[in-house]
Amino acid sequence: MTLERPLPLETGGTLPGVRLAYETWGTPAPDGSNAVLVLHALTGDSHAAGPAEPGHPTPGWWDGLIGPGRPLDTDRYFVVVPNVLGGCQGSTGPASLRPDGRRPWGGSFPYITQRDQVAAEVQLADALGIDRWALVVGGSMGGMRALEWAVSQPDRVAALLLLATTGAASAEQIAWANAQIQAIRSDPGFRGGDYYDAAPGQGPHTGLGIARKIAHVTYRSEPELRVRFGRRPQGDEDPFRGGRFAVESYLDHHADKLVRRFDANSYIVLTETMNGHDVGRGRGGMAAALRRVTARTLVAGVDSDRLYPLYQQQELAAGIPGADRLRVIESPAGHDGFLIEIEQVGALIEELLKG
Ligand SMILES: CC(=O)SCCNC(=O)CCNC(=O)[C@H](O)C(C)(C)COP(=O)(O)OP(=O)(O)OC[C@H]1O[C@@H](n2cnc3c(N)ncnc32)[C@H](O)[C@@H]1OP(=O)(O)O
Ligand SMILES: N[C@@H](CCO)C(=O)O
Repeated sequence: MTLERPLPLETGGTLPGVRLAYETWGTPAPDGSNAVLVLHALTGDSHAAGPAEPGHPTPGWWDGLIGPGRPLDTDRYFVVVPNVLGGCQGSTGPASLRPDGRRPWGGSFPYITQRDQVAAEVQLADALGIDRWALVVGGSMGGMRALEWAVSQPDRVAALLLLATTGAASAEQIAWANAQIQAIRSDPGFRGGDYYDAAPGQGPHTGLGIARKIAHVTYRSEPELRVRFGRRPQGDEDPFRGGRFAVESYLDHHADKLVRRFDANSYIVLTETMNGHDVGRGRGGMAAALRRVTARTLVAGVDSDRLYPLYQQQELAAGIPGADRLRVIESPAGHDGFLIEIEQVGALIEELLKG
């Protein structure tokens, strides 16, 4: 849908003609009381559930959680999943046309924040007639927006599930992001972000791929990589004669996959929104901001997450008045555990919705 009003941006100016792509499952109750908002992470999209289909070569990224009889039971709940503002899977982002309709924003897409993204989602909720979400849930970057929703719109969030996320990006998170952004910007194919008319294969694919590799290592754990790959060579390749270790081939694979489905400018824009995330900014600090939350809340982290360590979720659980004790998802998969440990995440959703 196209937002009715131009979107005022936190750093000034407005973004006109904002489109938000979204998918829904289930049926809204007449009073709108059964609506659940699911917010995706950095490279996710609105296709959270459903089988692989044309345009979506893989099943929804939380397919195990959303559907009839599943923790987000679509026989009971109306589940809404928007693609984030700044993204590249249907919502307005750098690949969208500028207001003059002649060329894409490219490198001149405005700097946006998590608060701008949530403000756009508020307009989407208004348009859908949803006054109050029964649950807002998100992991990682999605958790940042879920938290922003609960802080900026406390009356509109009945329950809140925050997974593997933080109240403010840490120095280390910004540092990893810096290397990723630089990898993209230094690719000669990036051309200041104005590469959409480049010949096939001439875009900033190498830079985006390197960014994904850096990120992917931080998304997983050292023990997992050790056990899965160790020092094994890839197939019959010989790392001492120009071949690869298996873990290198694994990273190549994840880089190739992302390059085929994601836009480098969006990667930068969204990474910068995460760097800018600080729920306490202009609100008297983190503790004061968290006290605004009135939702029944669960906060969970992944025990092997080296990117969003448990202390960050502990800070949220301790600071949000309606939060129960911190829950820990047990997984060797590191930060990606919130996408992979479906049974444990499902149990948290069921517990919160029962409450
Ligand atoms: C169109 C779309 O893809 S929509 C997807 C939307 N995006 C999202 O949801 C973002 C969030 N998702 C993700 O980041 C990832 O998909 C995750 C975290 C869920 C993946 O986690 P896992 O299931 O643990 O996958 P894992 O990291 O083990 O990687 C498996 C892949 O590595 C490949 N692989 C494993 N070992 C190797 C190796 N030595 N060399 C090359 N490839 C390898 C596997 O073949 C498999 O490939 P496939 O995904 O193409 O089938
Ligand atoms: N692997 C996930 C996690 C990011 O937090 C993604 O690509 O979106």
